[in-house]
Amino acid sequence: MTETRLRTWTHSFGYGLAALFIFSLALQNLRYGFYELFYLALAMTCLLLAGLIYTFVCRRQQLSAPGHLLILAGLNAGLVAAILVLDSPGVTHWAMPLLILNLLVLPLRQGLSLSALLLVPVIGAVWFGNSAAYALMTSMGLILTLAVGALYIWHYDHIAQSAEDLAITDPVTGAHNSRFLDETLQKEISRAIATGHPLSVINLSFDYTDEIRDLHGKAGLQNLFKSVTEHLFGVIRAGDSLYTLNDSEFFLILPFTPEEGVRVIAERIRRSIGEREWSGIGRLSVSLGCTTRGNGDTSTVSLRNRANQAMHQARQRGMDSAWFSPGESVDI
Ligand SMILES: Nc1nc2c(ncn2[C@@H]2O[C@H](COP(=O)(O)OP(=O)(O)OP(=O)(O)O)[C@@H](O)[C@H]2O)c(=O)[nH]1
Repeated sequence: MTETRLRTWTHSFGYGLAALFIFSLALQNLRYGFYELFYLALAMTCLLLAGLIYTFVCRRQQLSAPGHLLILAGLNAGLVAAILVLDSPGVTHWAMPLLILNLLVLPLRQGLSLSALLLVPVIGAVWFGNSAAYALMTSMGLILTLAVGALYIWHYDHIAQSAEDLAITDPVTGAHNSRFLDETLQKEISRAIATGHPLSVINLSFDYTDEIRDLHGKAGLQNLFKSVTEHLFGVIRAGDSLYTLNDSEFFLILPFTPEEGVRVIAERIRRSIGEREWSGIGRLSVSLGCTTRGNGDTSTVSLRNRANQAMHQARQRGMDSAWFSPGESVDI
């Protein structure tokens, strides 16, 4: 299930459950003749149902739907106004489902801020005109509800972030994996089309990979791969990104880099790798295939294929070299 769908379900569930709870309070108050509280609960139920409908209407932009903040701010403000005006101590308990809903629906900081704004007047009202024991118990209950809810949401956000990092990062090297490459490359192509800036890519491969694996084993090759990744992170500039394709191949995306630039950086990478003594391995040479986006290149496939073919060209021409293949240009 995607993050957007998961949020659509949890938001709907939260709004729906809170609407049921507040509506049952409305019916109870109607039964006992507390008409002001009945109307308050009815208005809150309507706002909660509006939240439910809004969730479904914005189900494709759930992560950035701004209307939730307005709806929840309205609910919180309504409750605070009622607590201040109605002088009914039982209303303070209605804050509990709102605290949970704020945290469930809004981003953590927004949810916490709104909940704090709700808690201050609610706790103030509880201490005003009630016994200290009752006020203490209610205040602690509300604070505990907020703290546990916030802790749980923080924990969830943390796990979700770690899972996302794991999904796009190569566990051996810490570089991005190929799954993330197409996504980023497509974004960079769109950006280059929109801004007119040059975009270049490099496909880098170790020479003599089979011999290295035979001599030093899979572990030796993995260690070398990890060291080369660290080395590459030190050579490329901020804004460039590095991806691992398999245990001996890398892909680099170089935004704002023209043909002359990619030739310079490819040569710099080739030389810096070739000149170094690699621990446990000795000398290493690499072949690099480079290309720059032409105005006919609108998809990731053409750029990736061309860089790969250029890398094979470099290999065929004796390895330890870089080969540049020009981009596809069409008359506009
Ligand atoms: N994307 C990218 N391009 C590079 C990098 N290093 C050099 N280049 C390209 O090569 C060109 C010449 O680079 P240099 O020889 O370092 O000259 P420079 O004048 O110091 O380059 P700047 O970094 O632009 O100041 C740059 O303008 C870039 O287009 C790099 O790490 N990443």
